[in-house]
Amino acid sequence: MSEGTAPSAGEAAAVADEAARERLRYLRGSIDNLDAALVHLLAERFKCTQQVGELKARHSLPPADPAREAAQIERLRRLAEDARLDPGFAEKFLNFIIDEVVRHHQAIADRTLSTQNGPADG
Ligand SMILES: C=C(O[C@@H]1C=C(C(=O)O)C=C[C@H]1O)C(=O)O
Repeated sequence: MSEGTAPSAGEAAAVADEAARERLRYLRGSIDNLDAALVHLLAERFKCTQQVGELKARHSLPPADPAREAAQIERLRRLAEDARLDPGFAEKFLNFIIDEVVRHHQAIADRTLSTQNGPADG
């Protein structure tokens, strides 16, 4: 941009483009931080559910607890509404995670049973 003269349309557009690129970089930095936090939160959640799965297997409790799941979904939908997040999305997200947890619990129960019963013959 030359000194003392108004910026040309091209120069103004280039400045606006650079500002937009800087804003995009900034927002993506926050998205990356939030994605990292989500991964860490999920890892901690799975550490807890792993222990729940082992406890259930030791005490012959069923891998899934539909009443508990229904209460969690109800609660999460309310929290989502308060946070202006789509409650349908919150429900789908929680169901996705719970399905994976129940699969793990089933696998732990199967492993525990086969250990208690010893290796199958043949
Ligand atoms: C973790 C549990 O096991 C299952 C998984 C759940 C979850 O991921 O929140 C909830 C209920 C159960 O179906 C539990 O019973 O608390």
